[in-house]
Amino acid sequence: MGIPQFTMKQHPKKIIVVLLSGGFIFALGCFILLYFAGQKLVAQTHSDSQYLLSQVDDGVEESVRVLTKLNNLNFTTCNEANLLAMRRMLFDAKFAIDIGYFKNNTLICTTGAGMLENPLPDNQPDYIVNKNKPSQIGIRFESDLYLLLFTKRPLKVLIIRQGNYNLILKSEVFDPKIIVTPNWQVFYKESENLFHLAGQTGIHNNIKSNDYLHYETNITCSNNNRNYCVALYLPWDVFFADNRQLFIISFILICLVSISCGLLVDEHLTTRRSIVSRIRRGLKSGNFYWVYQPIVNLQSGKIIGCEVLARFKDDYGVLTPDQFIPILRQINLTWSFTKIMINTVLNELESAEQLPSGLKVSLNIFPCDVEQGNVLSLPKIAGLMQSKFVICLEITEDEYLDSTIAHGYFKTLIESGFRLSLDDFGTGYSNLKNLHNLSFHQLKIDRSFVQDIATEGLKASMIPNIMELVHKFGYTCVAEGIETTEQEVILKEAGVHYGQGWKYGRPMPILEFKEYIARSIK
Ligand SMILES: Nc1nc2c(ncn2[C@@H]2O[C@@H]3COP(=O)(O)O[C@H]4[C@@H](O)[C@H](n5cnc6c(=O)[nH]c(N)nc65)O[C@@H]4COP(=O)(O)O[C@H]3[C@H]2O)c(=O)[nH]1
Repeated sequence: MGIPQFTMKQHPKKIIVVLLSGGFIFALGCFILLYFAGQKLVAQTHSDSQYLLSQVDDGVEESVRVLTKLNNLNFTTCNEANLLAMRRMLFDAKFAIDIGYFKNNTLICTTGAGMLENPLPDNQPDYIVNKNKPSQIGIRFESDLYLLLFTKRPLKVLIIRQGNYNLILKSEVFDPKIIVTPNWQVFYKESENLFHLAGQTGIHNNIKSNDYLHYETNITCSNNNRNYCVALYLPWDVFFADNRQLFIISFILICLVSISCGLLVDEHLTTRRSIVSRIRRGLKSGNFYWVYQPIVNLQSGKIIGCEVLARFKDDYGVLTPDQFIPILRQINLTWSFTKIMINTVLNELESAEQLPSGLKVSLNIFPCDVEQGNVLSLPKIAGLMQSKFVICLEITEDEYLDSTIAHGYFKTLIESGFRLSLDDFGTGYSNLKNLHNLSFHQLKIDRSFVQDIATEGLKASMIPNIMELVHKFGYTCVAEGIETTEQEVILKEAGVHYGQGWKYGRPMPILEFKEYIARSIK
């Protein structure tokens, strides 16, 4: 038998849970992406500033080396030998573009222009001089120096002076194309004073006045000479543009992971809510409970017993026996279910002292548990054997019942004091064979026969024949599903002993059933 298709009302919380979990993963993914992007941005600014500082260090180191060497040659004037020495040094240099020679603080020759016709005085005090090492070098930024060689082209340069020589560094030499940061400034720092050397002016000040986001900026000074520093600003959008593909791929992955997570949660919730898993869980978490429907003597109208019927309710709603009974069979949990039923029902009935002894309590038993011999453990349940009630086992007609094995089991059950009732008579298999082979005490006429009475249908017309069989085999007979007085009268006339149905009471919880009994005993 297939699992019945059960269309449960869509749980409104489910869509919210799915959206929230997908949204949470998306937010988490974006947060992680932003975190790592931020880390990468910080690392990029750091590596850019380290690169710039290494350039600055190399430039300063080259300048000191060149100027020291030239000064050590001790030329006292600019002659061919001095110019040759200067040009050789320039040839070897990486950063320097021109070297000049001073006599009495007046520039008299340069590598580019040779001997000057009009010597130029230089203002030594303009240079920034490291107070701790005054003899070393002085340095100065010229925003638009017209080099004597290229008078029409002003250059942004650094002029570095030591002794009788100066050296010109084009500030663009620090501007390598391999760094990502477009906005950087190299400066010389002495106490609180900053002297711009290269790059964009004002970057340092903007950073200090918090014009930029913290992780977009970096200020670092050289390890070799703490006075030379770099300030740089790498804006988000530039960084993003540089890593666009990486970001887009990461973002798509985050979206995919979020959607997958939402789908997984959806799948998980659907499975949780599927009937099978609800039933499995329900057995463990006590979502099954049992109700009691009165059975009355049709002649006297007195209650003689009850049928115990299972109910199911969990957070997702109610399942009817028509839904859970076939599934319990399908997943082979019938016996576990029956054991829980017996435990629960015994506890409930034992706590109800006012119930009269001898009350017939009908318990539904699965035919497959008969076939598998599980019912043989019933006589070992002390609560059942010592009960003050008459325990009647209702077994639905089924193909399993038609077997010699079942016959043996039934014999044992009867010898142990159980009453046996053939349930739903008229709806199952090989009715007459079962009646003949298996020793039942009672026969229960299915409610479809009773409901047929109003329309005088074929089934209703068969009731007298059923009663003939009942009398022949010496059974008692219960008719189930009695709703009207008309049905009751006809069944009574047909000789049916007992009746069960809404006319006498719907299946009810134990407390209600106790009150029902108390009322009917009065
Ligand atoms: N229309 C109508 N219906 C009435 C009337 N009086 C009683 N009924 C319903 O008829 C069914 C009688 O139970 P059943 O024939 O043993 O048939 C039961 C029984 O075969 C099975 N079942 C229920 N509980 C258990 C259980 O604990 N164990 C086992 N093995 N089967 C159970 O599920 C079947 C259906 O149970 P329920 O849905 O509870 O349906 C019950 C009951 O609620 C009435 O006047 N009119």
